Amino acid sequence: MLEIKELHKGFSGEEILKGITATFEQGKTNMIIGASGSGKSVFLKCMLGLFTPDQGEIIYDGERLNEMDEDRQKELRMEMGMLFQHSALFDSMTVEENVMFPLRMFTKMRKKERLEVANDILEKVDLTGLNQKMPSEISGGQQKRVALARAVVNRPKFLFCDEPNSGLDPKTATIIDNLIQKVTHESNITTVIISHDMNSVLEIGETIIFLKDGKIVWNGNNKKIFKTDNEAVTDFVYSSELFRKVRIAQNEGIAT
Ligand SMILES: Nc1ncnc2c1ncn2[C@@H]1O[C@H](COP(=O)(O)OP(=O)(O)OP(=O)(O)O)[C@@H](O)[C@H]1O
Repeated sequence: MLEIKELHKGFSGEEILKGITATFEQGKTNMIIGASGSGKSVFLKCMLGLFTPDQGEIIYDGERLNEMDEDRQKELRMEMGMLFQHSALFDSMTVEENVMFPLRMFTKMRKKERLEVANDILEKVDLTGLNQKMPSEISGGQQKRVALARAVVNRPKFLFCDEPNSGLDPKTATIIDNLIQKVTHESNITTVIISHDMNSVLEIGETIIFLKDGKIVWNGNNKKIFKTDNEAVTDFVYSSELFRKVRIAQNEGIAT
């Protein structure tokens, strides 16, 4: 579990995060949504320890980030997996080498064991048989799956995903969402996902916080989001054609 208490962060006198309090639950896909510029990335960077908050607490499984010494922070980094907008694979490494990379860096596993673990995870993300391909030889969706496999190969306790679906077609995006959810449930990971993608919100928004101007103006989940009359949320959500249609269907009693 990851808890955030009264988090503030600003730059050059301008306050960007204005007192955020939130809980990201273990074994769930927890989403952060909000318009461009609302502070999602700054929030994520604070959680990752890339920005030092001006005030407030970030608590990983009961341990305060700001009270951890350097060694503990390094250990914590090994307990984190990350999946970014661009898959950020190593172009000169095969799929298999990409996935094994964190094991080579952070564990003492022998090659045979690394291979077994990598093959196991490649199977989970449906990439069996692509081990020897180079990133340039596979599709964008497959690259994203390799990146996800690499992000979770170390069995992280926490998984951070920043716009994991950007650049993917809706069908491939749904496959990635479902895989993120599957590994989150199976390995009981605390997963935090920043997303603009309303389909993702609908698919895997098990908990959702909505940020506006650096504050949480709504929290709930993918069921409750259709029922809120919070104007900031409805403006954002119903800018999506799909969600407008779902709302109309709900009003007409076709969908629940
Ligand atoms: N390093 C920085 N120095 C100064 N200002 C920053 C810095 N990083 C972000 N900001 C400002 O913080 C505000 C929030 O930015 P942030 O990137 O968190 O928004 P976002 O919600 O992630 O937007 P998007 O969805 O477009 O990525 C913006 O006004 C931005 O200019």
